Formats: sequence, C-alpha cells, structure tokens
Amino acid sequence: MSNQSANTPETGSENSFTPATDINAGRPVAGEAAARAVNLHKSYGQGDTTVTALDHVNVEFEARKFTAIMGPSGSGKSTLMHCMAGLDTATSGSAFIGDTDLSTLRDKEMTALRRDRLGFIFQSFNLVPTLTAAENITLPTDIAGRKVDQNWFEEVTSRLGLTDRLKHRPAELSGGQQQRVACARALVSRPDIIFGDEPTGNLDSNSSAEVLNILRTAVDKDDQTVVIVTHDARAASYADRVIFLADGRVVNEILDPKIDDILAAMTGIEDVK
Ligand SMILES: Nc1ncnc2c1ncn2[C@@H]1O[C@H](COP(=O)(O)OP(=O)(O)OP(=O)(O)O)[C@@H](O)[C@H]1O
Repeated sequence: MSNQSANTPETGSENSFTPATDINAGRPVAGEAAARAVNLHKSYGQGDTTVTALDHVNVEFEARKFTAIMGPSGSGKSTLMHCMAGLDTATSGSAFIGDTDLSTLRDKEMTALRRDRLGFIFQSFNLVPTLTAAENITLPTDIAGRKVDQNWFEEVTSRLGLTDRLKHRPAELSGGQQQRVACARALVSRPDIIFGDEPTGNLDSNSSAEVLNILRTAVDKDDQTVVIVTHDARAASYADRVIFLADGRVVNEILDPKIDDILAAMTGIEDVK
C-alpha cells in the first residue's frame, strides 16, 4: 500500500483530507507485533485536576518496521512511548514487549528486559560527560557484565562515521556526532526495539538525515523494530507508518507516509482541536 492510510483513502489527495477520527487507526498490524498497548490509560492528579495523558489506547507496533508517533503538543506521545518502554507505568491497561506484559514484571525483571531487549535514543543524548565516545557506547553492555561483540561494535561505529571519534569525550563532539554516539549505544547491544523520543530534535537537517538513515538501516538490514516520537514531518516520512495522537487517543494513521500527507493529517488534527 502506498501513500495513504489503510482506512482513510482520501488521505493524501490534494484538498480532500477529512480530519475525522479514524476509528480503526492503531488497529492490529498485519505482521507480528514487537510491542503493543492494550487499553493503556494514564492520568495524572485526581478529581477536578485530573489530566488524562493516555485515554485507553490500543495500538500495535509491528516487528521489523519503523513507526513514528506524531500529534500536537500534550497529546500523549512521550507518555505512550515511555509506558511502552517501561520508563513509566500506566494507571491501567497493559503495555507488552513481545508477549511480556510489563505490568507483571518486578523491578529487576524490568531492568533486565530494558537492558536486553530495548535501546533508547533521547533528544538530549544522555551521554556520560566523563567517558569517551567508545566508553559511552559500551556502557550498558559493560554494566550488564557482558562482552561487547567487537566486530559488531566496529561495524556500527563505522556505519555511523564515528571510527576516528571514539576516543573523544562528548564535549569534544558536535551535536550530530553526540547523537550518533547515542545511536551507536542503542544499536550495539542489538536490541529488539529501539525507542527514540525526538531523536533528531536537537539536530540540523544533515545530522537528522544521518540519524534517520541509521534507524532505517537498523530496520531494513538488521531486522530491528524502531519507534520514534517526532514533531518533524520529514523525520516521520522515514517511517513505514505514522500514528497520530490527539488528546491521548490514536486518531489516525498513515502507511508509507509522504511528507505532504503527514502535514495534511497534522493540520487536520489541529483544526479539529
Ligand atoms: N508528570 C506529569 N504531571 C502532570 N501532568 C503531566 C505529567 N507529564 C505529562 N503530563 C500531561 O500529560 C499530557 C501528555 O503529555 P506528553 O508529554 O505525553 O505529551 P506530548 O504529546 O509528548 O507533548 P510534547 O509534544 O509537548 O512533548 C499533557 O497534558 C501533559 O501536561
């Protein structure tokens, strides 16, 4: 399927975008789900001051695909990603990684799952300033007490153009290089799923394209699953699928997204609000 939502055939035709809620958006994916939210609900506060960040979300993230999550500010994107990645807990409902319901895990099991199966890339890089690039990249593997796969380390760092930067500390690297170090750190342990929260948010367009190409390659060549939150239609156009949130609900999705379709969908959602 190309260039249109599975359920909103009008998406993508010029001037004909209908900003209606797509009731099937977030429906079960065709292939195996690497992660899924089942009736996931997250609220903050109580009584009159309750804020609903996620409103009973059901969504699947297909294995070996690149999914982008978009939506207006405050629509629940980061909350969804953080609940899916075990970095935050939902008020009710379940977040699954593969067949594992995260709400059933004890702290130690959650730590092991995050370490063994998930990779993270954040907007703010989150590198340790006193360590070199190489040390930052291998830190999670070192902490886990595991041996770094040296061939894979060399492959990843060379693909990321970091070979001659490995002895530098973060302060001696550009923003784009620091984000590539953060990507290498997420890739080097070969996680099943890489979650990125605005992974290109602090980068110029060249560095953004590099990082997005790396994530695309992780899916196309290395059979990994990538899920990112982004505000940037260009970044989202690297994905196989974009899901759109509004007010804590999945309201639309586009498969094989093109930039214009993404922009039209975003405008539609903002107009409805
Ligand atoms: N710790 C918190 N306490 C209270 N409300 C919160 C908290 N964290 C998030 N929220 C609220 O939950 C809602 C969803 O927030 P979230 O950060 O998931 O949105 P977002 O779509 O990622 O926004 P942005 O694009 O601005 O980063 C917002 O209304 C936000 O104000």
